[in-house]
Amino acid sequence: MKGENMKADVEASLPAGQEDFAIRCRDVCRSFGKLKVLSNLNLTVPQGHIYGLLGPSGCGKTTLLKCIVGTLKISRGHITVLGKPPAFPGHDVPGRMVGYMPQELALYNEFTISDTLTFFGRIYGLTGKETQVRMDFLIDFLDLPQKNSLVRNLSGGQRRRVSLGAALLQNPELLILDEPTVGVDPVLRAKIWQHLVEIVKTGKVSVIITTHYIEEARQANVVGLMRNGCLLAEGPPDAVMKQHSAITLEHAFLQLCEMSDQSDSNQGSSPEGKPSENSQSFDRGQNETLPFLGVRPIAAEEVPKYSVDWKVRVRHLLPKGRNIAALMIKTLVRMKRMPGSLCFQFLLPVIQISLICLCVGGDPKGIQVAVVNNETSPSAYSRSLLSFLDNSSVHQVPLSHTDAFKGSYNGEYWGVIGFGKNFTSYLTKRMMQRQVSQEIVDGGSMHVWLDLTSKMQTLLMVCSNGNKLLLKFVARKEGLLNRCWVAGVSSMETMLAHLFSQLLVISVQIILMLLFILLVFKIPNEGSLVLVIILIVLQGVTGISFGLVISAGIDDEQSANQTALGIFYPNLILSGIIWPVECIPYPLRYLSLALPQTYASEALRCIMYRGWGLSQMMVWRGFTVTLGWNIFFLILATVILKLRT
Ligand SMILES: Nc1ncnc2c1ncn2[C@@H]1O[C@H](COP(=O)(O)OP(=O)(O)OP(=O)(O)O)[C@@H](O)[C@H]1O
Repeated sequence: MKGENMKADVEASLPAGQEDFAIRCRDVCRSFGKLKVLSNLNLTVPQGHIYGLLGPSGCGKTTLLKCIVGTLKISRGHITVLGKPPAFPGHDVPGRMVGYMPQELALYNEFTISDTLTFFGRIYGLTGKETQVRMDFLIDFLDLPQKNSLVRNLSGGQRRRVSLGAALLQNPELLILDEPTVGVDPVLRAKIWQHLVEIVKTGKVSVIITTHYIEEARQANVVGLMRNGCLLAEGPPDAVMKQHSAITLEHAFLQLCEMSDQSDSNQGSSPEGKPSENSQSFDRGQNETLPFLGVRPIAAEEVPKYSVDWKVRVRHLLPKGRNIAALMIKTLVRMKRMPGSLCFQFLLPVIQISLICLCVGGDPKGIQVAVVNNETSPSAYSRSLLSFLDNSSVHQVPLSHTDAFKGSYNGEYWGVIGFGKNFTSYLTKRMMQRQVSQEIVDGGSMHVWLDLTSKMQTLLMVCSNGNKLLLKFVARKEGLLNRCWVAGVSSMETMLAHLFSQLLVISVQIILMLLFILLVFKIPNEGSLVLVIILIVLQGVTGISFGLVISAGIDDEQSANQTALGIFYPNLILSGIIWPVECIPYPLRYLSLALPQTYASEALRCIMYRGWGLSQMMVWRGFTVTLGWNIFFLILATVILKLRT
């Protein structure tokens, strides 16, 4: 009911005449840096038609399709898709009105065919039964293997057909297919075209399709011939061929390219901001017996103005529970399909914490120390003192003064302990007399020389436990992200779904980690366990949201990993987890205090060792700073994702 209202809102504001066109592009420009990929492109896909978009590799077809579905923003011009600009509030493009098959596969390899179609069915809001009916039809129609076959085990052609199936699933009003017939055998290719011809017959479905097989586009109602980011011609295939007295579309296209080259060399390239003069276009509403008309720039007043109700705008901004649930189920299914990786993910913090508890912070064992004892008497005090040293920690090696220092210098001994030959009598004098000479003080002292080249480090173990959950990030799989976006998933929903599913994972990690810390290694906790858990979960969220920022900003997985690691280690050192913040030089100390984990580590120490609660400033400050960082990272990741789509 709500959906119908929303649709009514959109339809009510459709400008007159717009419903005749499924897609209308006017003076569309798009550049990547200095590379101008689309330049003043005009294209019209009539409602209920198949539009074959043809052109050489690199001419900008995929870029144009991405602009049409709204995953790429245009630099200039105007696009209308099913009556509204793409991504207009309340419009179902992107959404269930459009079925998009991108050029890259954009499928989850760990999914079965059934999982894939069910996932998209959930996003499109289909019921389980509707999805099942469509799935059975598509598996039969596209000649797919059994529905429980894993995508990663399918052949290239089969995967493309699954991808096509996902685009056809919800019977969309507009199909945008980027080379759907690559790697498909001629029989199936003919079947796909036959299906497209059938679905447009109702007049309610429109299709735009790119293909490298120019001749197959003769089955389209309209073809557009594209080159260097411009449309050279647009019209019914027969008319295009007739116009150029060509027997094939390919010949017609070749002639158009030659004409375009000649015109370019005669006139130079078209001035920026003006359409190419040799571009020809078919425009319904004009005389259809004359398919080729010079494209005239659309007058400013003809660009429709769109308005939207504030309620529709708010509904458009609010994340949909259905999409978040679909994405979370997707993540859980993928985890289930990778049990080894899931176990490793659960156990990694436990392994790390166990290693820290076992290897760091304990008493040293088996340290070789040279002992130079110049007293020989068995009853000497020096002997009694040495007998008190823990032999499992310090292994005493009796040596002469020269050998002891030589060994220490060579790195054989951690230090030298020395007693003078009158140690016992001088020590007795120091105890009996009120005032003694410096010589007696020196002679009655135990001398220790340490090799300070290997300092022992004391880890603030408990604090580091909470920070093992740092980086959980998703690699930004461009194609999949775009595909989900075209299906109607917003950046915010992607964020929230990732956050929630990762929270499930870190909950298991935290439970395992706390069991180990408290029960196996018996680290004391004087404070509230609930506060400890909340703080560790919040720290986990910091890691996840920071990971989201990285994955939103960096496309390739390796660079994202390197950046995350590059930031992780300086953060570990500067946050007072390994060594107290008080030892950090001043300028760096300010940086340390600004990091998300410094105050949180301190708060965790105060709760666990001092038993403090939220009334203490050092505790609530840790919580507040962590929450602040979480909100900041989540907003930043959403903004980056929004800007990049
Ligand atoms: N994200 C990007 N950043 C920079 N350049 C890009 C980007 N995407 C596309 N291009 C460039 O834009 C041009 C057009 O690319 P596009 O993928 O649209 O071509 P195409 O006509 O679809 O080619 P093909 O038929 O081979 O798929 C190419 O020169 C390509 O290098």
